[in-house]
Amino acid sequence: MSRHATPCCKIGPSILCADLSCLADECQRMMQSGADYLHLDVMDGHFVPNLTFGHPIVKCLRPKMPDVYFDMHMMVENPEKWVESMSDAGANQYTFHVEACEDIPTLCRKIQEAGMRVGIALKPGTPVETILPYSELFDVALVMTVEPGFGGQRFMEDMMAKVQYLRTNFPNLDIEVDGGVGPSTIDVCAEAGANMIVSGTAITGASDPSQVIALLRNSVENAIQKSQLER
Ligand SMILES: O=C(CO)[C@H](O)[C@H](O)COP(=O)(O)O
Ligand SMILES: [Fe+2]
Repeated sequence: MSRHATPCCKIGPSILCADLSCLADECQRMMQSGADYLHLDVMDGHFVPNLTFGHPIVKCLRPKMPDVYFDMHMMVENPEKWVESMSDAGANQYTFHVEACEDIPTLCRKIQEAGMRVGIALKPGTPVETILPYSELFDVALVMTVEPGFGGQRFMEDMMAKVQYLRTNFPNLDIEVDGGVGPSTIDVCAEAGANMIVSGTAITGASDPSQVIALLRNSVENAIQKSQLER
């Protein structure tokens, strides 16, 4: 039986470029602006040339927002190392990079057994075929639309071929896009079939984040409705 339910639109701001000195307030601000979940970028300085934070910060955030869905984007080497700590800290989704993992089935099972949803991420240079053998083992496919490591980069439209391929072959899969997604790039993501939308600077840097979130949601919901009429 498939593990995937009919996908719906979910908007997950990335707080990577927010003011991290008031992280909890920024997270609350995103949720109050209409976000569905938070996308938390973990970088280890090895898998990507940048550093952010790890499970101790997630553990501090969790009691301040008990019901918020935390999607951990693990841009780390040895992703299997942090599964238990992230689960204990209160993470809901553990999205690891396929390029960083030697034994994908074992890691997927470990994440699931730890009570989290399984996300599998692809860097721009990684072919979509890499993840196909594991389609029954993950809940979310994350198609990176920039090279991971930094916020505020330019959206790579040629990644939409991966999204289209996944949507065609897995109509009920949660497909997430991340990197350079905002009002000017959302329509191509939505039309390609992405339903989980990560957006960082376009939301956190906006004077009215709720307006940006509403615009992103509108684009995705319209595309989902259109595709359902065509089925
Ligand atoms: O994973 C990431 C970078 O590696 C971030 O989630 C992403 O870049 C979000 O920020 P922006 O929307 O500004 O690109
Ligand atoms: Fe991310």
